Amino acid sequence: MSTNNNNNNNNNKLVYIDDHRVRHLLDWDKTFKAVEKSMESVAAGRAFQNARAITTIPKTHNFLYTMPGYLNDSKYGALGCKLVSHFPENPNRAKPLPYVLANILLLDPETSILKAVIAGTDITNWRTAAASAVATKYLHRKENNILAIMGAGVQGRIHAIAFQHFFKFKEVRIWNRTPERAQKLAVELNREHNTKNLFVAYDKAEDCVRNADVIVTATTGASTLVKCEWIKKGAHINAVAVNPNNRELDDATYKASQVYIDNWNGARSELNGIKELGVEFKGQIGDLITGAIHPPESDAITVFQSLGMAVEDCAMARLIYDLHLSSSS
Ligand SMILES: NC(=O)C1=CN([C@@H]2O[C@H](COP(=O)(O)OP(=O)(O)OC[C@H]3O[C@@H](n4cnc5c(N)ncnc54)[C@H](OP(=O)(O)O)[C@@H]3O)[C@@H](O)[C@H]2O)C=CC1
Ligand SMILES: O=C(O)C1=NCCCC1
Repeated sequence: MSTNNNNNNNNNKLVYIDDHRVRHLLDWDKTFKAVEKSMESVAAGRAFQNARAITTIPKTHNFLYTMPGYLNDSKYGALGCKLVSHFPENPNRAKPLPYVLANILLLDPETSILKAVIAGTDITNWRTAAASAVATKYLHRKENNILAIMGAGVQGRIHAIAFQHFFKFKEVRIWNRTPERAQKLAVELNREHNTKNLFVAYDKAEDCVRNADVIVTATTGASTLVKCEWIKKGAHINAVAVNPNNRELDDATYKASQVYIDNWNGARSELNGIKELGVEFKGQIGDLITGAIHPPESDAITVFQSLGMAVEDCAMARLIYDLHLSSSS
């Protein structure tokens, strides 16, 4: 890239960075910083993205999201576009594929020359969990004893890993519609973390949510998962699912909570259902980072309604591109 890049790749060679390489380069602390900077940049007027285009594929439940963005920053600055799909039948194929698959095009911001095509599926997963972690950092400045994760799919798993990395909860509860998958995930995560009962599968959604300090909802379903009366005072919820036909939290939860978003353009385009409940969004997570708005009272229930931002993917693409070049030259 032409901005502040200390590598030797001054030619215009197009680079392809595949899934395997991306996985090798991903790092939680670097991902957190890239996402935090992109959220801050949105609020500070240094990052630009319109609402994403959503292409529906007729006679299926499939979507393709087109997510272009530009971020002006010496370290994470990038011009890029993510193509990310939502293919509900993918996990049920004979050879299962992820529900969400992504690729990112990274362009030179000064010339618009295509610099890299980067496998974007793991980037999407990591940056989504990191966005929830950033929101939790700014909205939940209190004890982190119990984390409740609703959904044991890709997002449920990556949130459990990321949140343990950043916050070190005493108990991480996992609920899933199919209980065996929650049990399997808890066993795997305890093995990977060398723990016995840190990750615990819960059969009932209510038992999982009650008394949790932080809740993550990450399913693809068309049913409400969390009821307001189960939620502890002062708890923080990261509502991760993006599903036009479903909200994972009941209406009472939205009405009783202070609801934050990642970006106004996306919210205006995709979150009208929540607005129709009479809920006013308090602001963007980036507004909390810049100090443009104040953090909520400590006993408020807070919700981060995550949509995912193109500029997070731009910052991540730049990070991975720079790491790739600096470790392969
Ligand atoms: N905000 C953001 O930036 C992003 C959001 N997402 C969103 O995250 C969500 C999860 O994606 P991902 O983890 O990749 O998907 P997966 O297919 O890996 O997991 C899906 C999960 O949803 C559960 N589920 C499906 N149907 C229902 C139902 N009717 N009731 C309850 N649970 C159900 C599945 O349970 P079971 O095991 O029983 O089938 C499984 O736990 C999606 O909504 C996606 O849009 C994804 C990327 C970025
Ligand atoms: O990458 C994102 O942002 C996504 N948001 C909605 C669902 C698919 C991925």
